[in-house]
Amino acid sequence: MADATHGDVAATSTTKETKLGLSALVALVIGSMIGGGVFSLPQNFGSVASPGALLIGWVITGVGMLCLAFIYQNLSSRCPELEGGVYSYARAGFGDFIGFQSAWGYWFSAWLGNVSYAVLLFSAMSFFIPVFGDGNNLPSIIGASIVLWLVHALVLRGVREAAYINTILTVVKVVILLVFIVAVLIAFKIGVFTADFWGRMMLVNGTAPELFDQVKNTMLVTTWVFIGIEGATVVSARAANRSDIGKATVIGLLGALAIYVLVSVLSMGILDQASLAGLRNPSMAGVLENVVGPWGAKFVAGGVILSVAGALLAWTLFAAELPRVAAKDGIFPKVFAKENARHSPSFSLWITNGLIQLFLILTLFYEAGYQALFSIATAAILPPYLFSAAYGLKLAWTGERYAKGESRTSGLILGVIATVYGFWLCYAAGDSMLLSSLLFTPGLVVFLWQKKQQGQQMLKSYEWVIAAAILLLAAWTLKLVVSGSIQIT
Ligand SMILES: NC(=[NH2+])NCCC[C@H](N)C(=O)O
Repeated sequence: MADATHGDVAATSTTKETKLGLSALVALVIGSMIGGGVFSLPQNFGSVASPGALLIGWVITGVGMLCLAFIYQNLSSRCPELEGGVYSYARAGFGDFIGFQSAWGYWFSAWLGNVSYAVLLFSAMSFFIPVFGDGNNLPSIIGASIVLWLVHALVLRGVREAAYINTILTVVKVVILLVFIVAVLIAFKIGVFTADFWGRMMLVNGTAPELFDQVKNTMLVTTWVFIGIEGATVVSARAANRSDIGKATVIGLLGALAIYVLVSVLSMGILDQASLAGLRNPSMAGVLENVVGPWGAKFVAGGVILSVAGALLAWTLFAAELPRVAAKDGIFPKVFAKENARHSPSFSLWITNGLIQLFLILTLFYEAGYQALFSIATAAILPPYLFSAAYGLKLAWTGERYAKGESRTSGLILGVIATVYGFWLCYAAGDSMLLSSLLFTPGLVVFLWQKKQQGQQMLKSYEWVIAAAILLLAAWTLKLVVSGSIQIT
């Protein structure tokens, strides 16, 4: 017993030194934001949007995400005690049930995203070892499971080493992306880019898709690549300087936006939309191969392997950290707060990675691809984004947490734009949003169980309405899945 206490004290003093400075936080934001998504942008956009629609999609995303980033910056300085970030804002604004479901959705998104990472990782590996195919066959799933438990072991050893490795990988991936951008910039052909600028010649089931639908269909992809924008607030407890959290978010966002726009827009001046749509992912490989020859594909695939490995590590940390903080706040079951001697949230980590393992096996079974997986992971995070934006709006509206006489105009404008953007994303996510309602249903059960344990009122009246809406939506979605109107692969 005495020994255990001693070990604890020693571990605490090491964690104290892990407080992160500005550049480490920027690396953390970029590192968690730029993961695997960017490497598949050419195909993902080519299959749904023309160059014109893509540019409009990026403008909407740029404005929306910037507002969201400012909201997070604002919330983190106005509500320094809300250490859980995303979900604690939703909870502070709209009560325990919405707070819990936000934590639940965020957690689901984090680990489901890791399942999609595993598929992408092995799809990239197949550029070197063809047996891995599209990353969701048997050899890939076996490989992915091994990687999963290696990362698990690494994180159990202590969070600090993990964050440090990720910083190095962040530098490496940014360099690889810059090389790509320079190469496609030199080879860019304006004629290819403008040939079918609005997608009038592109036919889906015999008709050219409306511009509105093209733009709408870029939204899941543009959102997926920006997930992680809230990263600095999730790890807010680790910042040496509270004011750095906001700065890191904004710097990271603008840098990532520039990279995403350049990668996706320039690719449309290399190959036409139909050819881009036909590339296999990670499709940046096919684009670079077209410019510099076969080594280009291997170069990109190598980049994907490093980048996704780093992001997998970062998201394993986030995925385990969130339930731990939520449990400390009394919103997730208490066991999630358990830590090992090295202050890793060990129970949370075991459960999370266990679920990833389970879904890897399901992936094999359903032959679910990278895109299907990341689409659901993206939809699951939309409610937490929406409710934290709405909390920013609520504070500016009521003046709560604002100093006397302080102007609320900018807070109101940011809040309105980010909230409208949040609703728009939920709408644009379409089928994937419906599928994610299936994930919120087990959340309801856990929440009720937890409230019962704590001997508290289960649901307030307005929460009953939301719970009923979730159940109805889930039932309707199930019906659509069974009738074949929604396909998971
Ligand atoms: N494992 C996750 N939940 N990842 C979510 C982040 C996705 C990241 N923005 C990317 O482009 O790859």
